[in-house]
Amino acid sequence: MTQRALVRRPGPRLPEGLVTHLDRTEVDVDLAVTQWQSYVDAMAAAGWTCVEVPPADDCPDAVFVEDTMVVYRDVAVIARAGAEPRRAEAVDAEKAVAAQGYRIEHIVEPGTLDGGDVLKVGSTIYVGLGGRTNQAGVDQLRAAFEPLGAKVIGVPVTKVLHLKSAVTALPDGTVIGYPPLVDDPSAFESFLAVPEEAGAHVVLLGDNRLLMASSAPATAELLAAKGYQPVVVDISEFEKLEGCVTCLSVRLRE
Ligand SMILES: NC(=O)NCCC[C@H](N)C(=O)O
Repeated sequence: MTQRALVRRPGPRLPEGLVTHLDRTEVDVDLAVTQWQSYVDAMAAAGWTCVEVPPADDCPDAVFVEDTMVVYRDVAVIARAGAEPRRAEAVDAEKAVAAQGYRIEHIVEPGTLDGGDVLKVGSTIYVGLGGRTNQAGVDQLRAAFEPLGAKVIGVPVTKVLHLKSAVTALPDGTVIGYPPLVDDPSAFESFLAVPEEAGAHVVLLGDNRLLMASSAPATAELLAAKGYQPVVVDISEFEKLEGCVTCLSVRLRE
């Protein structure tokens, strides 16, 4: 099956994106566009067909398209962003994923959920609670996905923006994280500590390839020593807005 991913080009208002745990620093939009293109090129080189959601130039954070939805099997749950200014992003993201053949469900009031809070490890779906996602959001996600065979588990997130700012998972299901930023490593069946904050973020490209940020060189080395192939991209301008490699795409098929 073709591997497809949704991406969304950054717009001119990117420097106004939200910051929660970081101090605001200046974002270079031209450099961000170049970095975004390199990210898309790296995915394409790994065999992914990147489908662009139309840009949302009035939404500074729209490039972080992962937050607009969660896909599992043939269902896309459209998120209701925990940050009110980001809610408009979901409109065209929904159209784009519906056009890819997904059945659509929605997180509705009083639920809030950001896709960045959702980590899928096989049929286990961890959802970070505490920042952008609330209990009603978790319950609604559970109602959408458990009939499809998933197990949805809420886990605490207090030290970073999203669950996937703290942890992601390797192809064998091992959850990786930078311990100072992980609320409860024991929430996961198997946990591996990595030496850098950005080292906690990997996008699985297939065939042991891991898309990673260049800000985590020691972790790339550690994972290479374990037999993985890091594919490294510089996403500095997105990191200034608390973005990481995961948040710049939605992978539709594994
Ligand atoms: N999934 C993600 O890691 N998304 C990053 C979102 C960053 C954006 N500035 C925000 O605060 O919503």
